Parts: sequence; structure tokens; C-alpha cells
Amino acid sequence: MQVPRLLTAPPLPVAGDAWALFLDVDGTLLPFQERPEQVQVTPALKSLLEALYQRLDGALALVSGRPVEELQALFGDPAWPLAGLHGLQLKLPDGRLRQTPVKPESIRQLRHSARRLADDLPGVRLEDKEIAVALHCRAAPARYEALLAACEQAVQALPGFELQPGNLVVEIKPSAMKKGHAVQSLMEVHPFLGRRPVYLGDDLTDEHAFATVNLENGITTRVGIREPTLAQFALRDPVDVQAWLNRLLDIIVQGDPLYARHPTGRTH
Ligand SMILES: O=P(O)(O)OC[C@H]1O[C@H](O[C@H]2O[C@H](CO)[C@@H](O)[C@H](O)[C@H]2O)[C@H](O)[C@@H](O)[C@@H]1O
Repeated sequence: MQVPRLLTAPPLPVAGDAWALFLDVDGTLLPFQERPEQVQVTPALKSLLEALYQRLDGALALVSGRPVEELQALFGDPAWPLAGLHGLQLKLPDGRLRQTPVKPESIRQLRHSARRLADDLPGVRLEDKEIAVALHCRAAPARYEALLAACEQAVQALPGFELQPGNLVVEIKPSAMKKGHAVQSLMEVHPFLGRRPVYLGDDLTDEHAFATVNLENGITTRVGIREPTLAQFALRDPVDVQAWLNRLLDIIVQGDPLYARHPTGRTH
């Protein structure tokens, strides 16, 4: 049995630090809900992220398994860069959208295969994400092992695709991109370039980003208790994440008297 390591909360920046913040969405910023469409972004979270985005000079990005379009709808069409579908889609700081191309025939095969998997396993729900699929079993958690085995079998007949297991979900996605690649791409451009990457995430898909960020002398934080992990620090849940982000904002603001004039109206 894996013995959980005692990881402490991530540090906060000190004077002179220039951070770039990368945030996973489900399980990190937002608590899990029974169904993907039930999650909500509170006005407090939205304005906290907006204030951090401003104070970090734009070096804040969401890195999610959800499609970019869905992230835009959830967070109210933010200006922040967004990595969707585990990095297969990337909305860059200048607003351009980069998407990994997938042949229509491959997508047709993927959908056909995923539909059959969902039909064969009662309690499993299919989420169609156009070039990737997620097979959810939150309503029937006991089905997880059977679902994983069936997906492992199915993906063998889907060249160019790979499995991405997650929290009561198994996804099948083009193997071309992972979250760490998206982080790397953003770190190469302004305003991320030259900053220290700081990444918060909860799931297996975030481990790839943890590896990338660790190599860049960054700070990695696992949300929850999943083990093993490459993360250096931990926070308990999205409530703790939001509290930590608020402290981070306070620290950044205290070092910058101009913040008193910031449109969010907060004064420090
Ligand atoms: O990378 P993330 O932002 O963490 O996205 C991962 C997947 O999150 C969503 O599924 C998860 O959250 C749902 C809502 O709480 C929950 O019902 C489901 O059981 C979780 O697996 C989303 O639906 C997927 O498309 C994302 O890939």
C-alpha cells in the first residue's frame, strides 16, 4: 500500500519573485459534482482569478481537460490563456486558438467505439468533446475497473489515441499533447517567459505538468490525497486552494501600492 507523504502547503512569493500561475479546474478550483455540467464558478472565484491575472501581468492560465469553449462559458469569457482538452487546445495570451488537428475519420471511429463502451456498461456516461471523449462513472464508482479494462482494450483499435484515466473517469484522447506540453508552450511566450511556473492540480493528468514544472525549478502542488505524485506541496481541497490564492493575492498586492487603485475595489 502506498503510504501518503506529508506534504506541506506551498510557499508564498517573496519580494522580487515573478510567478506564472497555472491552475487545473475540476477538483482544484471547483469541487467535484455528480455531472460535469453541474459545476459553477462563484463570482468570488471569478474576481479572485481576474485580480490575480491583472497583478501577475497576465501570467495566469487555466489548464484543463475540458474544451476551451466550455472553460470560456464557465468563467465568463476571460482574457486569460486557456489550455483545453489536456493541452490539445491552447488559447494563447494574444487570443489566438491553437488546436491539434485530428482526421475526421479517426474522430468518427473514436465516437463509435466510445458509444459502444457506454452502452455496454450501465451507469457509465459518455461526454463527447469532439476530438476526445470522457467516460464517466461517478454514478457507478464500482464500475471503474471494468471501464478502465474495456477502454484499454478499445484504444488498441484506435491508432493515435491514448487513455487518460482520471477521477472516476477514463478519457480517450489524441496522444499528441499533454498538459505539460501546454505549460511549456506558454512558458515560451510573453508574459510567461522568464517567470517561475507555479502549478496546482489534483489529477493524474496534472502529473505530466508537475514533471514539466519541476524541471523548470517551479512549484508544484497536488490538491487532495492522491498518491504517488511528483508534486512538492499539497493543499486539501478547492476551499483550501481558494484560501491560498487569496493569500497569494494579498502578498502581491501588499508589495504594490498601485493596487489601491485597482478596479476590483480592494484596498490594502
Ligand atoms: O483537467 P480538469 O480541469 O481537472 O478536468 C478533468 C475532467 O473534469 C471533468 O470531469 C470531472 O469533474 C466532473 C464535475 O465535477 C465530475 O462529474 C467528473 O466525475 C470528473 O471526472 C470533465 O467532465 C472532464 O471533461 C475533464 O476532462
